[in-house]
Amino acid sequence: MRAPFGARVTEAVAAHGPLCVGIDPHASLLEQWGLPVDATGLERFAMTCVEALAGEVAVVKPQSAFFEAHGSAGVAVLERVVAGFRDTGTLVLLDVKRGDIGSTMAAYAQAYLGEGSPLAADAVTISPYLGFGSLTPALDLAERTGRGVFVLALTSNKEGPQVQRARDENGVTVAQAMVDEAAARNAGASPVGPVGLVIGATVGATELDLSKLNGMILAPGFGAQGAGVADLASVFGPVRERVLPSSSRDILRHGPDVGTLRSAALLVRDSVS
Ligand SMILES: O=C(O)c1cc(=O)[nH]c(=O)n1[C@@H]1O[C@H](COP(=O)(O)O)[C@@H](O)[C@H]1O
Repeated sequence: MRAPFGARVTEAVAAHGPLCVGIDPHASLLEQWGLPVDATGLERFAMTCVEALAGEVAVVKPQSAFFEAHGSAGVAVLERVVAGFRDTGTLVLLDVKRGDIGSTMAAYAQAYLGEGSPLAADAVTISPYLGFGSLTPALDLAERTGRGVFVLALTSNKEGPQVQRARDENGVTVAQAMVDEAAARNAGASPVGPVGLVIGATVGATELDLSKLNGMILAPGFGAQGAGVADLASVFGPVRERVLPSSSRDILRHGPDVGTLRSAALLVRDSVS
């Protein structure tokens, strides 16, 4: 039985620093790496990432969409990526942003968090915008299997505030309500609970009270979307030490050479550690 996700991610960050490297095989990156834009190119790209990053960074975040775009052959590559990082000390956070009614959510949970599922990762991104309670099957299964979830709170895209910064009759933002729900699930866990949040490093003033979260925060938008080291301090302040800055394109553009790609990731890793 694996240790709880909170313990495993804390250990990985202590060993490697907090950087999360996104594995986003855009067609333009495959071309830039001199690879064909098909499932064979995808596999070469993905396995180069495994070779360059396994055991070097705390977390990697394969973006499922870029694998799904190649159909069943692409999903098979994603399975090999998940397997490639297993037992390397680098955790796999599968970026799928799933969210659905509870009964369907239970099936998504089984796919990404269930014991023995080919796509089961260490953690997964999920969307609470069908209501936080709809995520319960995923939260329950993650807890049972020692895995984690990262719930979207304030995303890095410019359209997010329409939903996420909307306020209820008491003036509480939707994002804060998600923070509070996550905090309730994590209460009492040590060193942190299994429910993380996603808050873009680009969002500026969050206006969130994160003091009771007791969980990790994934901060995408680092690198290609413009956020830098200074933003980590200004956006996250006192909870900075719980933040996993996440960068994809800005690191991946250094491939296809394994050594060069690894060095680029380590440079960013050291800049945020
Ligand atoms: O959940 C995410 O990872 C995510 C949330 C968010 O608010 N913004 C965001 O960009 N992401 C993901 O983070 C990655 C960003 O990639 P780069 O902009 O290339 O670093 C993409 O895979 C996005 O889907």
